[in-house]
Amino acid sequence: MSANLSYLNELKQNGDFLTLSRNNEWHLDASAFTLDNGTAVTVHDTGVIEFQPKGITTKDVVLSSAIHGNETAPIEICDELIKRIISGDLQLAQRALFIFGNPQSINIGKRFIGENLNRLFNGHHTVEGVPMNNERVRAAKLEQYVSDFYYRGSQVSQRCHYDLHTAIRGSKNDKFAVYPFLHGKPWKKAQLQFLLSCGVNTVLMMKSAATTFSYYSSFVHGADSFTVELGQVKPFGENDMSRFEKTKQTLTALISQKEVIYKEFDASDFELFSVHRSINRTEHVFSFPFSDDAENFTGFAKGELLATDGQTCYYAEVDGEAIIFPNADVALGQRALLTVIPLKNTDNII
Ligand SMILES: O=C(O)CCC(=O)N[C@@H](CCC(=O)O)C(=O)O
Ligand SMILES: [Zn+2]
Repeated sequence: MSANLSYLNELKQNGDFLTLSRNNEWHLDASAFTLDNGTAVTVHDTGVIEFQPKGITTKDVVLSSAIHGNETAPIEICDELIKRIISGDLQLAQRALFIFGNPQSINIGKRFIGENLNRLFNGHHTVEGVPMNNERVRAAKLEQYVSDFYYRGSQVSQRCHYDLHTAIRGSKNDKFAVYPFLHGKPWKKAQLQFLLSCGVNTVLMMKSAATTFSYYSSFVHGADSFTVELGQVKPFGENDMSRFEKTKQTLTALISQKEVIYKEFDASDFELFSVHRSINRTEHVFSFPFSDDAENFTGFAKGELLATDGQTCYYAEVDGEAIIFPNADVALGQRALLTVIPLKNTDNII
């Protein structure tokens, strides 16, 4: 029996694509089958599964998780959705591509194996003189799967990509999203309404290009794309899944309904921030003056110390400059801290 058939029967029975992916950390032979309700299922690779319902669709939805392997809540959400689709319990109305980014890092419960996958997109996986590794190869393949998925869709379909994460630290605003830099294009109310329905009322507007998965699909494919942070990192079994009910319901509606009506846009429902700056670690000696339990969105008074990178001290430039994703352990040259300030000009939201 071919490798394909040996896993297909079990997958059809139990819908457990997560375990299948974890058991095949970097590669799984492609295969396809059709559900009784007519939905075509294509396994492209380990962690990459596509669902194409019968009939006309209007949205091409990419839902990724485990770009960082220890961020388990989004993995559990996607695992449940995939199982419900394969069992026939959830009938899709839209094309959907699910991605578990880094199955081996799920298995060891770590953010990554050799290199942070979310710093390798938008071509950064392949750099002359830099040796390839598993994450670099995987980033290149994931870009290709997303490209193929969008190109095979109708050219008038709406493309979206929600890259689901959890933050290392606790956050004053428990759930928040990063809106990738749009190069001057307007931010969309409809997307903010969708996020609010997911339980995400806080959005950070990036103002420069990035190497993240969400920036890649936004920039290269014109997708409505976000990194979505769903609370704090926890090991499997320790997530309070009731905190993700709104997210699950909203994602379910997104892929199973022809059209979803969200609450009317009201700016006062949101806390919108502009990314003020990104501070990279450039020296071995790098530290923060605050403790490991200082939460994301903690604000600092103008002049207070934010970070020390070798001989360079970074001080808050404006009152209320708030810290996001502080991480002194990043590789040299990588982002160790983002800071944000409230977004003042909301004219560019249509
Ligand atoms: O909590 C942290 O320090 C990191 C959580 C995380 O993985 N965040 C993403 C954000 C990506 C983006 O900026 O869009 C990351 O750092 O890759
Ligand atoms: Zn993450």
